[in-house]
Amino acid sequence: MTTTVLRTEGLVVGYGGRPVLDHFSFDLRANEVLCLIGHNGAGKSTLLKCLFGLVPRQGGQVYLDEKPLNHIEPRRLTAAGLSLVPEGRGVFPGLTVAETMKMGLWAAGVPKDLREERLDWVMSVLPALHAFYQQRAGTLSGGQQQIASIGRALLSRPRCLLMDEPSIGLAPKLFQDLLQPIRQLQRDTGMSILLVEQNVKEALKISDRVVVMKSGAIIREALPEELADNAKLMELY
Ligand SMILES: Nc1ncnc2c1ncn2[C@@H]1O[C@H](COP(=O)(O)OP(=O)(O)OP(=O)(O)O)[C@@H](O)[C@H]1O
Repeated sequence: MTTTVLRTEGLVVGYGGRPVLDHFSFDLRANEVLCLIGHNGAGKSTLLKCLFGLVPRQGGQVYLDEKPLNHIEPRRLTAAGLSLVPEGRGVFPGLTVAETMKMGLWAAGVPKDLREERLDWVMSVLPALHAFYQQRAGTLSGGQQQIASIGRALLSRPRCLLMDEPSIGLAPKLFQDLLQPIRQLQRDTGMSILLVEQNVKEALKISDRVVVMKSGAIIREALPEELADNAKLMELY
């Protein structure tokens, strides 16, 4: 039986009274990487933001572990095992990575006596962090900033990770270097990942299932291998 971690039913979300997602239903299953692709403006980021409580929903329901979420709020969701890697890296340029992590541990509500161990764990998942740990985020390359952003998101030891376009500004090889440790972690722990990506070719390499969105609706669900052929992908864009 398939276990659903996150599910929406008839979700309505928008801005200024105009819905972007109108009766949107989808599910993220346990132990999968679900890749969400689609045109600019299709509503992918809006979905992620709503799932993490950053944009309010106007209608419909969100279920976590098949239980309806009445109050969708970041702190509560973090405590329940969700974490977000926001679009645009989500690091403060003036803070060092060490300071960012310190703040992240506090924000994730990690008890004081567990913080050192938690940090060691994140560093073991993303050893590349060591090389620029004392540098200010603003002085880092795009790839390093993205590693720091993912590291921060892992501080809560999430069982469900929402990632909004982690590849932006990265060369394909760098993107794979970044995603492979996360895929490994996902396989080792059975974590679920909802990955929003424009870099479809690279994202499909680490995905188990793909959902294609257009104008706020799902127009196709497929396995990555079904979309490996470029022509098939083009038909959807
Ligand atoms: N804060 C906002 N206020 C008003 N409209 C917004 C806001 N954020 C997004 N939108 C609009 O909502 C629609 C969906 O945007 P969204 O960012 O969710 O799409 P997306 O699929 O993630 O696209 P992209 O890949 O370009 O990020 C777009 O028409 C966008 O202009």
